[in-house]
Amino acid sequence: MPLSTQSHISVHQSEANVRVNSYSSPILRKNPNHELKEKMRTLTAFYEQHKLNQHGTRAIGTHHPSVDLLGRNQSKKTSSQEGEENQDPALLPLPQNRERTVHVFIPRQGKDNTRAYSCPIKRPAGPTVKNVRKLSMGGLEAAPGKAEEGRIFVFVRLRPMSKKEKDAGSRSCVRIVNRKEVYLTEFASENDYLRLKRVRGRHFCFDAAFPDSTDQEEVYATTTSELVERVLQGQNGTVFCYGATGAGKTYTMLGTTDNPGVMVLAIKDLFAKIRQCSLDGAHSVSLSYLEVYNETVRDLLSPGRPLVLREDKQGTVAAGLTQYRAFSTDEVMRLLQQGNQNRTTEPTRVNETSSRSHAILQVVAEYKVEDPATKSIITRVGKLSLIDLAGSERALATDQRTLRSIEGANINRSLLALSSCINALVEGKKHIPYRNSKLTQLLKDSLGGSCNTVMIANVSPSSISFGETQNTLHWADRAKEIKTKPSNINEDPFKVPETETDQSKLVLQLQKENSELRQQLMQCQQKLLATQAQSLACNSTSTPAPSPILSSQCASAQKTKRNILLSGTCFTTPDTKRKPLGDENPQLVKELKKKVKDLEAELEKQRKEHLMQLKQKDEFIRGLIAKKGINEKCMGGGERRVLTRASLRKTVEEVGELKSPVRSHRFVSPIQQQANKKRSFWDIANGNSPSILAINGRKTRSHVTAEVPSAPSMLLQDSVVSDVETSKCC
Ligand SMILES: Nc1ncnc2c1ncn2[C@@H]1O[C@H](COP(=O)(O)OP(=O)(O)OP(=O)(O)O)[C@@H](O)[C@H]1O
Repeated sequence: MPLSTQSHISVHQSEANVRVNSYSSPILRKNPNHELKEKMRTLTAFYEQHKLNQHGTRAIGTHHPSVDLLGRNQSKKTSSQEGEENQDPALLPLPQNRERTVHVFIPRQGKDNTRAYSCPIKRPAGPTVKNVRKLSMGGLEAAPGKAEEGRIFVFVRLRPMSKKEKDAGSRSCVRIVNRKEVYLTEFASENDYLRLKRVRGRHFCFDAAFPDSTDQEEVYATTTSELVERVLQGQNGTVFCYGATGAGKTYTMLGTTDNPGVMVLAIKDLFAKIRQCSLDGAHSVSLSYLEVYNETVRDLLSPGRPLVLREDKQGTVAAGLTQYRAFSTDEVMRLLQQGNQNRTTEPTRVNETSSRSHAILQVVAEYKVEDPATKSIITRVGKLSLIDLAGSERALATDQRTLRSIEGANINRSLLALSSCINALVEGKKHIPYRNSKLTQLLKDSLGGSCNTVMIANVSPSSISFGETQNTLHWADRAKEIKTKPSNINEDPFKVPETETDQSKLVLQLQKENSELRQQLMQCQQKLLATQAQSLACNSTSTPAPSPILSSQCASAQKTKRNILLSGTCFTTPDTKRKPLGDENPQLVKELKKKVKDLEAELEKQRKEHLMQLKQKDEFIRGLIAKKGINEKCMGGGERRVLTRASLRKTVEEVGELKSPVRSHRFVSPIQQQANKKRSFWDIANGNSPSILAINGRKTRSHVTAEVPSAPSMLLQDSVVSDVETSKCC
């Protein structure tokens, strides 16, 4: 029911009129301020008259209350008397247990057509609550039992003027008429002669507005009792207080021991009602209490580390938040008290006990009930969120000290994020910037989800706080236009069949479902194992070969990891977070690098030795060829012979046998020695190469090197190349 009830009043005086009146009375001539005030009163009365003529069908409210505030009705009336005088017929006592619908005609700005809004009014059940009007949460035109698009219900509560404000000479700038309409007047400073001619005011209309005399029970009964009933029907509900610092949010939500607030009254009511509703008293009430302080979420019932917000099917949840099961109202009260002690409050210049955080109390009610239509047992689950927001404030209004200003900045940031979300929701934007702050993340469900939401805007009457009050009323007015999704009923429609055959069928079906789910779970676990094994393998290949000392450590670590993986309970094991080995042991890395270098040097040495060996072989072959004229023999045969190692060996053997004293004890060919002995790398490295072995114990390296010809190597010859290649391959 978005009502465009906002009107802007700005009256400019007629200069001619002022002149005529200002000099008519000698008293006025003495006091120019008084004279101006008189003029303003006349003009305001004129304006009101004009407005009445324009709208014609105005049913309620006969004049702009700012006129009264300026002193036209000087009679000293208490606010309660005012309330009664301006009382809406809807608020008149009703006969017990009767419901009445009152049609209220509210003119729409700039439009001739008037529209009747029917508002069902119930007489409150409780004896303590008097003169209370209840609103239907499902939208005023919602048909019973039919889920319809809802909206946020917005209420305004005015607190009494504090002694401090009175002492400071502040005047009341807010006036509530008919428990619905709020008139806000801006007073120009008496010394501000330029603006003295102007009277400015704004008019708002809300679902209900509470004057400063309203007691806690009435506020609860009007704003939240219906919501508790909705929660017991299996829906979700949220109540949040919004307003400037010191406007009375905490008083409304928590209250005092003598005057308990909405939180306490709602829990009492919930316990009383759930006992009546639940089948055989089978119910459970659990609660959690958290605060958002400086953009961190903290558990108020078991303080510790900051909590992380996660999105799941149920909406945004704080992971690890303690849920306490409460069995009685007293227990809840105790928990609430405990939570409040942990809540961050600090004195500021405006409020002695200013809440520096947003506090969220969530109560989940679950109970079993028999469905009257089907006679089956159903479980209903409803969630009620009660939120006391931190106050919006000006930096100067609080403190300039660092911590306070940081807190203030964070509070303002989250409230700004809240207003951005309200704006986006009202404008029907696709993207709602919930993620801009923790508060809006937590309120996501309440603002844009399927939830029954109530906003209580708290305002101060003081003219000193005019800016803050105007701001609060502006956002409250905007919030009225937010459309919420139809509320889901969180009902477990599980029905137990009556006949035995049906029951066994159901058991079979459930067993099948169960095994399918188990299979799915196994597959998921296998996939997870495979991925983790892959990542493990990658890690192990990227790390250098472990030292024997470390290998045992790694083995044990891997074993642990495997155990964790097999258990399938942990996705991020401590091992996955472990640093690479190098980070842990830089000494080991150094050692390993040195080893690698040494090995590379060794390899290079070996390569050189092999090259030398090849050269020696070349030399030897060359010598043989020269001596025995193998070349002529090969070429002279008319066919190109391919020399193989075997053929060469044979030739060498033949040569040795025939011509050279190879077999004699005087001289042993180094090549034969080499052939007989399988040389190791170390033989070469230590200078045990046959090529450098001295005959009769003398070193002949100089001899060998001196004999190395400068001519192209024999390996370049076709016949020898293949041989060498074969030997290389070998
Ligand atoms: N309706 C009321 N009747 C009587 N006293 C009230 C009422 N509302 C507020 N107060 C008093 O006004 C003072 C400030 O109220 P409260 O602490 O609730 O403000 P607040 O909006 O929660 O401020 P903050 O945002 O700084 O926490 C308190 O001393 C409180 O007792």
